[in-house]
Amino acid sequence: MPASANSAHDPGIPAFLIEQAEHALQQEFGPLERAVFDAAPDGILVVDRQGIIVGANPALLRLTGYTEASLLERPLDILLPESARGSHGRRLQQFFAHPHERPMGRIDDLTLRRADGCLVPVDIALGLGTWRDGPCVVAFVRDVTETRRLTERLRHLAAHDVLTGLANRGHLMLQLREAAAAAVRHGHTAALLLLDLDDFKGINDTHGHPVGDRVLQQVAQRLRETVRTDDVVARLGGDEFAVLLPRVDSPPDALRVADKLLLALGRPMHIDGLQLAVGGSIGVACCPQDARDADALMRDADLALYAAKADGRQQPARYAPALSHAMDERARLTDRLQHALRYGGLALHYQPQVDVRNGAVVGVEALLRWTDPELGAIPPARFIPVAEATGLILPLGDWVLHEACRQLRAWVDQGLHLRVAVNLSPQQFRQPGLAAQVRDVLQGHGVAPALLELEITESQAMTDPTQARRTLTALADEGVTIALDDFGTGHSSLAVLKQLPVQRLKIDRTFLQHIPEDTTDGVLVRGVLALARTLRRDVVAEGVENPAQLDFLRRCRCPAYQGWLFAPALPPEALAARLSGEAAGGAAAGAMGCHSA
Ligand SMILES: Nc1nc2c(ncn2[C@@H]2O[C@H](COP(=O)(O)O[C@H]3[C@@H](O)[C@H](n4cnc5c(=O)[nH]c(N)nc54)O[C@@H]3COP(=O)(O)O)[C@@H](O)[C@H]2O)c(=O)[nH]1
Repeated sequence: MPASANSAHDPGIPAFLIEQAEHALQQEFGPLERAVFDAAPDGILVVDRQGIIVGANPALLRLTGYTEASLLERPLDILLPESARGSHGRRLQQFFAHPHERPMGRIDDLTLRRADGCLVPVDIALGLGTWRDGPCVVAFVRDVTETRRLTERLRHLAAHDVLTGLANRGHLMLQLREAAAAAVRHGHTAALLLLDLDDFKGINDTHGHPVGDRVLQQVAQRLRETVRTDDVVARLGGDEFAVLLPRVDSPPDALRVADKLLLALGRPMHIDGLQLAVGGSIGVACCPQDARDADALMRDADLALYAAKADGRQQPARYAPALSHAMDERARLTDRLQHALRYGGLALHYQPQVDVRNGAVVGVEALLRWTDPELGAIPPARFIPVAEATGLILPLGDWVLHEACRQLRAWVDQGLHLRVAVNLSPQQFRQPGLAAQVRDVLQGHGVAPALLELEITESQAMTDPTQARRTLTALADEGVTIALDDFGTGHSSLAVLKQLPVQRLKIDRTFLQHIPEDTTDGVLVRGVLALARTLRRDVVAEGVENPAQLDFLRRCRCPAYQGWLFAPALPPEALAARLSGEAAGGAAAGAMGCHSA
């Protein structure tokens, strides 16, 4: 009998059995075979055609935890999980009916039951042998616990995002395909929700990537906690997440889930002593109502997400066919805008800012204009949001800064010393090293910093006041002035406002729109003016279109205004002509505030 020579004798085993085994061993094995059998790293198990164990090497005894004596002459069943016993008996009979060899790796879910009842994952190769003139099966048994663990780990890694532990894009797509097919087949609704964090880049830029990573982990946790266990939550990359609801009652239900997710996301996050407000936008597409397969659902949810972001009201948006046209437009504008940045088509126009008392031009606001050879003139309200969404706003903003400084220099050379205000987009404002960049551009064009004003919106300043204060202070240190645009729309905190190095508040044009009829707006404008006087800030009222509005501003002692009443944004030559005309007109047109050298 091929039993192990090294096994300790079990005191409970009758001596005659042990003697029998040792006798058989001497008969069957020469010394070389014995050494190989004992030293084999895999377990070796010999089973006769009745399913009785007739041999086991030391490696198998170690693997199973049995002693040799407690294993030999016992049915193979004791090494099998209970659920496998019946079928295994039949397989054994088939094996003996059609004996064959089987290498390792053919069956991947085999388990062995140890003496202590635990199941060990194993791989088994089969060979044929002869035992007492009959056939026997020789099983080579390998413990694959580590290999299986590693395989499982690799399988998990291939399907999940390392940072958040959520499903990854590949895994989501598999689930989405299944969910879409099931929804179409059974006539229920599946929904895909795509979520994008608002201004996550700002969090990374301001607080660093470790904080950004923690934000993503908390977002993942909140999403997971908000939906059911059957729903799939995935991170698609960066700050993009997806939630698949394989079964909802109707599309409005999917929108309700999206509302809940936005609510969960909106709760302040506390990370490393920081309190962060993290908002997001969600686009929703439903199967089969909006699309009938996974790829189309992805595309539609993405379009809806873009619409939600553009809307900016922290409300989920559902796909609608019209959004496809919007997407086409975005792609077209992006392409043409890149073309304009490379080959031309961009220009700055300048809208005068005027002293209310004497009509003198005290400065101008640079406003970007774009005329495309194929699309014609495109208003900023159409292309700036696209540039913001695609990141093109950074090269565009750079172009504007250079062009404004080039024009400033040209005017100075002509003896015209005009303050030029340039709009900074939120992404530009968050760029590290902005102050140094502005200094370089000013120096490059030989322009005095005092001639340049930078405008940021009130809400830009109030979103992250600490960062805003740091950046604005650095800019002010360079000698440029700062204006708060759209003032009155961004929920300013007085405490914050007091600390910002801002020279000018620009009253948003919506407050001027219904003046003088709307008394509430009138009160608000007076309020801003009183506040500005207290804080010693200058003011420009925007969007002045008629003499009644100007008259109101005069009565409120508003220092300056800007609007179509005086002039729209003009090309530089038209502005220069207008200014020299005004200067020549002298007292009738009001003294010019710009200084001619
Ligand atoms: N980041 C950058 N943003 C820019 C730049 N250039 C423009 N913009 C932003 O685009 C938005 C729309 O700009 P635009 O169409 O140029 O409109 C400006 C004025 O033309 C308009 N305006 C001026 N006077 C009146 C008026 O009497 N009535 C009225 N209804 N509109 C008027 O107001 C816009 C100026 O807005 P603001 O910047 O808030 O002062 C706009 O948000 C621009 O900021 C750029 O270079 N970079």
